Amino acid sequence: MSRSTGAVAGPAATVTVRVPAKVNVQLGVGGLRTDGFHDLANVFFAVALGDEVRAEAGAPGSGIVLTCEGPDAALVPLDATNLAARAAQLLADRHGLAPDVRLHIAKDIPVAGGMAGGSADGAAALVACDALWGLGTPMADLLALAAELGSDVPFALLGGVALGRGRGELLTPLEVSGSFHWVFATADGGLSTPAVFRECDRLREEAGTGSSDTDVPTPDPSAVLLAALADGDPVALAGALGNDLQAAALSLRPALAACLAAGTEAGALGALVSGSGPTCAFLAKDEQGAQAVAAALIASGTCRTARATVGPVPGAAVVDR
Ligand SMILES: C[C@@](CO)(OP(=O)(O)O)[C@H](O)COP(=O)(O)OP(=O)(O)OC[C@H]1O[C@@H](n2ccc(N)nc2=O)[C@H](O)[C@@H]1O
Ligand SMILES: Nc1ncnc2c1ncn2[C@@H]1O[C@H](COP(=O)(O)OP(=O)(O)O)[C@@H](O)[C@H]1O
Repeated sequence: MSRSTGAVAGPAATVTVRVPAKVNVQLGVGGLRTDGFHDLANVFFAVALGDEVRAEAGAPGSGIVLTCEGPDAALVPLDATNLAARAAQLLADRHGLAPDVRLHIAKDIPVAGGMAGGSADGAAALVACDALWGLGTPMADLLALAAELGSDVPFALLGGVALGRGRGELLTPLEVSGSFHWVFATADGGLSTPAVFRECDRLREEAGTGSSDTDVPTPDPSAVLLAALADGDPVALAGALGNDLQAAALSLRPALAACLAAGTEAGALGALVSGSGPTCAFLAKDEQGAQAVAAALIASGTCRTARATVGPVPGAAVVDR
């Protein structure tokens, strides 16, 4: 892969990067591997709802200083565990640099919502620091660093629509025609990704199918779903949406069923839990349909809020420097 990240030669004083959230239009989950991960057939879809990460040069010796604004800012850790801080540290370490940088996250992606907001900020920080420090790191190297940070981070660099194999980090871009209109209904309180994978394993054990990677076949992408994306056909895509973590998310958060039902009753073509949840995603016929579903969901009282958006959109990219 040789796509540039938008970085130009020479360091900059301030760099702002925009990065998308994702919905998984298919999330096929294989068995539990011995390393604690699950093999996936993960069809990522980047949407216009996103965060911005601004990187500014810090004084020598100041280290990584993190700030965050937005409705969920209080839920975002501002220490070294933040994925944006981890990304800056990783990139600096690889280049033998001191990570003296102020990172400001303008957060619009729901926290712990199954939309990969932390991963998005990690990807954005990689691109922002790369430009700030004038490194010009090739995309292939950024993708490898991203995979060290987390399974969802490489996709936030790539954007568009892509199939993630392995634990989700091995990406193949997918062909898509036109745009698809989505509604995202956020919930009060997040769900922990490891807890949802554990619940998926528990439900499989309870059903008697076994949960290890020797019991569960490695999932494959749905041919119908790939054709619907390539054809730009929202009705066909709605019929092919699938999430193997949905039963686990619903088991941990039964109230999500009412939200899914409310969006479907309001005319959504399809409804599913986004990734590990608890955000619910609804596919609409067009922009007007998405606005109507969002309004009905808000009126239903089954979610914290609901927002219409569109995709696919590109991955993390410099918007200002
Ligand atoms: C479920 C998905 C679907 O895209 O996204 P979210 O809903 O969290 O946004 C991802 O697989 C989340 O990826 P990400 O959030 O990057 O997870 P990681 O940091 O790599 O892993 C956190 C933990 O999740 C579990 N995990 C993650 C990925 C995977 N393929 N199998 C797993 O079992 C493991 O318990 C792991 O320790
Ligand atoms: N930049 C960040 N933004 C949000 N959460 C972060 C960030 N960095 C680390 N985290 C941690 O990651 C957890 C998962 O958050 P997030 O990535 O938003 O959700 P999900 O994994 O469901 O997509 C949060 O609860 C938080 O503790």
